[in-house]
Amino acid sequence: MARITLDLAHAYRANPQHDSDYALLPLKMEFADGGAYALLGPSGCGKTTMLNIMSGLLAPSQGTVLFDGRDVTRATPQERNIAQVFQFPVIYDTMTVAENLAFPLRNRKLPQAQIDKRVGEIAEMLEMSGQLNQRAAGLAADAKQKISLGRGLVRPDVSAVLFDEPLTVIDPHLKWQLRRKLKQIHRELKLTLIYVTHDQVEALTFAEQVVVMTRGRAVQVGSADALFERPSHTFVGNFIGSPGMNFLPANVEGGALLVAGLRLPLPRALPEGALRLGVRPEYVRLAAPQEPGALPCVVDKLQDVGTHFMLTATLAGQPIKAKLGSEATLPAVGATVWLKLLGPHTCFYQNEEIVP
Ligand SMILES: Nc1ncnc2c1ncn2[C@@H]1O[C@H](COP(=O)(O)OP(=O)(O)OP(=O)(O)O)[C@@H](O)[C@H]1O
Repeated sequence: MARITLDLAHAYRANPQHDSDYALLPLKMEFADGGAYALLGPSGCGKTTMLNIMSGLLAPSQGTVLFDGRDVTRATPQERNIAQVFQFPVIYDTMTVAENLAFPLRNRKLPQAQIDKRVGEIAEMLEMSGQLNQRAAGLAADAKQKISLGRGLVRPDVSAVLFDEPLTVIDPHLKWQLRRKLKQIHRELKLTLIYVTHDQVEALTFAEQVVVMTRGRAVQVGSADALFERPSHTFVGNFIGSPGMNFLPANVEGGALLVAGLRLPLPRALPEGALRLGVRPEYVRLAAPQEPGALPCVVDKLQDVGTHFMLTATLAGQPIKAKLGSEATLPAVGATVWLKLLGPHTCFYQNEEIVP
């Protein structure tokens, strides 16, 4: 296993001048030995570029990649000893499941007894022990992708296993099982795993640390809990959660917080000037009129979404969503309700970055 250190930037075009010329803006990042990471962000944010730079399929246009402090920037994937699993199965159809799983070990000339043992372990983890002697050609797409995952995980000596949207071809139910399986395999094998996805559920269930990316920038690296509780950038507040964080313009003036033209006592020390208040729908609750930290809002919509009610309201033209428990007394559409927006979970942002 290896600790991976990135200090680099990448532009596919020569002589990049503007931020938009970069697929990856200058970044410094470290992936701990044995950690489980996800690179999460919308299409085009630079996830695959970062993964391919780590694997050695792509050389960064500037900067370095270190494995355990050793410069591998120009080394090939083979020299880096990386295993990579792609979106679509990369297996040999004419071989059996066992032969496919054994292939990376045979290549490394491991003794047969060790190969058999490891193939047995991996097949068991992926619940494929019963299919070991079946030819891959006859298997369904998701079983083939399980073999690909197995081939990625089978070598015990790899520096890291990199996954690029590996569950795309898997049906939704099996996807859920495989995500949990990968997490369990990580605990058992202690491999460094880096997993690219645009799906927040996939990232948050699999990884110990999630790197959230947008437009070539890694805006936050954190646990699922940290990304939910304290998004360090408004993009993270928006992207993580369902729905994302509520944001409202606010202003700090003469020791008070102004929101929608209403003066509230400052909840804590905040810089003077324009800010954005961020609060997750999970932490907005119905309050009594004039309750400290609450503001009057007009109810637009109430939806029963099974586990809770989703209330949509407006405050001075700004939409606010609140998740209300089934015990809440529901207001009528068109009514004015006081919603508590200030509390221990409320965050403030200046130029899209969190105010510490
Ligand atoms: N070979 C290439 N040549 C030129 N531009 C590229 C190349 N590969 C990617 N890009 C551009 O670099 C940016 C980042 O792409 P990248 O594939 O890393 O994003 P991504 O987050 O993995 O997206 P997706 O989920 O769609 O694969 C995008 O603007 C993309 O168009």
